[in-house]
Amino acid sequence: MDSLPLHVCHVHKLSILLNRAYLLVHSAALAFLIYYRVSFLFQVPNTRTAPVLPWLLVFASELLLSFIWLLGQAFRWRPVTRTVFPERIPEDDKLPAIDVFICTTDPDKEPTVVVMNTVLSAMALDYPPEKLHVYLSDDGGSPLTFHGIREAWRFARYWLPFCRRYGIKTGCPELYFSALADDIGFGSSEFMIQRQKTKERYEMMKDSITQARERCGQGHTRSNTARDHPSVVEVMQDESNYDTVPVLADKTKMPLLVYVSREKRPTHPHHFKAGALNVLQRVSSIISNSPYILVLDCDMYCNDPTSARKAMCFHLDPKVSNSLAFVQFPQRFHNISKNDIYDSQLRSVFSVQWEGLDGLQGPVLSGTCFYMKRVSLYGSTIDEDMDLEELKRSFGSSDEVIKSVRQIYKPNVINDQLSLQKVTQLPAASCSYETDTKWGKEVGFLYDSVVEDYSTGFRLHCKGWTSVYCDPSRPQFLGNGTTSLNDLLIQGTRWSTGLIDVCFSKFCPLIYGPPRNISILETMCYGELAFTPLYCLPLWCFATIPQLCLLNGIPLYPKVSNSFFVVYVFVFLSAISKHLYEVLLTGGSFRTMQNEQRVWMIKSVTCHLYGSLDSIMKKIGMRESSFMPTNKVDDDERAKLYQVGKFDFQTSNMFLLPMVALVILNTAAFVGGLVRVIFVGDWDKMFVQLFISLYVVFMNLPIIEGMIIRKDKGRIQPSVTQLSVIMSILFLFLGSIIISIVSY
Ligand SMILES: O=c1ccn([C@@H]2O[C@H](COP(=O)(O)OP(=O)(O)O[C@H]3O[C@H](CO)[C@@H](O)[C@H](O)[C@H]3O)[C@@H](O)[C@H]2O)c(=O)[nH]1
Ligand SMILES: [Mn+2]
Repeated sequence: MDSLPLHVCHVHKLSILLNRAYLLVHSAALAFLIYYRVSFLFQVPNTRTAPVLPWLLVFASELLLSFIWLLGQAFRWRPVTRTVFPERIPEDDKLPAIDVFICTTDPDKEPTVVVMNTVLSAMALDYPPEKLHVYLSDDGGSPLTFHGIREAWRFARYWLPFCRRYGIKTGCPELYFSALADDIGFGSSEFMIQRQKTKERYEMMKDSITQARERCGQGHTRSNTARDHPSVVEVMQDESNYDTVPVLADKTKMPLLVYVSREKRPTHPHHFKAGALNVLQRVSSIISNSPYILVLDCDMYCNDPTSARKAMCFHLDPKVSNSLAFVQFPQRFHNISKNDIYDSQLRSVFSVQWEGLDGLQGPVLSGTCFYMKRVSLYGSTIDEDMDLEELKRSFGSSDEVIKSVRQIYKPNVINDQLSLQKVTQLPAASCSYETDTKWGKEVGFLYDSVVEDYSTGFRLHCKGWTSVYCDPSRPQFLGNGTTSLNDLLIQGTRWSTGLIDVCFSKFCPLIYGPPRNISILETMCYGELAFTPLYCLPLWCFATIPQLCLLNGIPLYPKVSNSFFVVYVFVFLSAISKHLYEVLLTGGSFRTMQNEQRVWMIKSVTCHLYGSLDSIMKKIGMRESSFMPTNKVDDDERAKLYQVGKFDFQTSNMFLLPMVALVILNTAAFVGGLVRVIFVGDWDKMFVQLFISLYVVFMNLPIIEGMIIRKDKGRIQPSVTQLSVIMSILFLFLGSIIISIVSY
């Protein structure tokens, strides 16, 4: 048994071969394309067919696109997948302890019932209960969440024995009791009775949470205390007058459950989720100090109780564990429709890119669903005889924290009343604890960006740590995907801001990475992700400049009869077919590809642009950083639109105007251009530009439908269309004047 491996890695030889062949051929085509553009600049000025300015803009865009494309090829260099054998890990008494961190912040956007389901599912993990400690961080400091966790604790007394006894896989009660669960269980009458009783208990818990919410009144739950409240740390315990005997009279131990609400004051920056995670790290180091940490977003429940054992297949394998910082599972979502018009499942990230990274130095830290080695967050190696003052400069003044770091502190769970009281007044959860320490700079989760996961993972990889991607066929975790355009774009804007924050800082992957312990290919992948928001530049350019020139009769691309025309056709077809190939290989369809391209276009002209602007404004001090949590409340009407594959255009004008205006502009360019070409007869010169306009329109037909055909609530309001028409006319008018000035 000992000699059997805990996991095996499958290298995808065929994909590697195809990917590298594609890389070679496509690069050659791009080289021809660049040659064509450059040689234009060396032509004698008065023999040129077009003015230099638009030509340069298009060329610069092509260069940027090619550059990002090239970086992205690193994801395709060596894709691998892994199989794990959790049944081969050591006996329970030899397993290391795990602390689970769950973060929530806003009970209005993150319904308490959802959060408690995540808590319960984590408690139901198939792991020795005395080695499992669940911490819930409540950044809102909300009495509702506090009430909720008490109710969850009470219900767990019934839920956990039920799950254990009947081997229930779906640890999330809401899903289990809904018709959707795939492990309803066997049908013995005893089981059915227990199931019914547990279900009633669950309904009681839900009712109690709903009632508490009603008492608070909608919308007042987050009150002003969200930004201003003292710290509360409470370890859940049985009430002495425990009402009834648990249904199953099961005396098995329960995992520890701790509520943590760190102190927040308007005078102190709290650094959002990264700040919350760092407080959890300190608090848990005093209470349980487990060597491994599972981080979960509040809506990301455990969908398979064995994920911890699967992660241990890597963490306990002496061949990989030394340098292994974390085991990342994909984020999967339970509310994805078959059509998935918003690409909410992030297919490319979790099915292509992370597998590619796994064959290099390991996937990017993805915010949630990962098992992390606690010491990897210490920033440097700590040895027992390190100077106390030096440790305090890094980790702050708490003796308990220092002890835990030195691992002198026994990872012994505190369970007597007196010590618990002491724990509730932890300085480690105060808002001023981190002042003049290295928390957030070198220790813990990093504060330099709102994509704390990306930047923390990057710095770990730079130090030579590795990570592993584990993607079993049954999703181990399931969360709430963004299923409305508004949520998608708000989230996308935050991610873009965060990535540009990193991109234009001293930690820019392409500059910071190479001299350190990170491989070149891994650096390229980080670079590709950081540069993603820059897609806004080429996409804005391709959606306006060729169109403007088309209407003014200026050709920017080779004639159909020119041999370089073939190069353009090739680049286009090669890119599309590679994309289609990847989509089909990962279970998608032709429609998936269309959806992804559309979302890419929409995101590029909206959130990538706004995110970049936001980041720049923060740099020059015009804005403060912010973290708008993603909405996790199910809105039936919106969900229905998504389910039937119809866009929900109920979002701010800031997002709508660019999309709509660009589609109108392209329609106008195509129609106007066609009329012009028919009269002038130079279609071979204008063919590519006509095609681009048509392609943009074709890819964005749902927007046209939203403007003209649809009459429901989710359509594009006529006022938005009118404003967009005015903007397009204005652009064409001013653009044409500028073109005529620069032309001659
Ligand atoms: O001040 C804050 C803000 C957020 N959160 C929590 O952070 C988590 C992630 O927030 P969410 O609104 O769900 O953001 P998403 O965009 O859906 O999250 C993705 O992107 C984030 C980075 O922007 C990562 O942290 C997440 O893990 C990743 O799932 C949630 O549990 C929040 O409760 C806090 O605890 N404190
Ligand atoms: Mn989320």
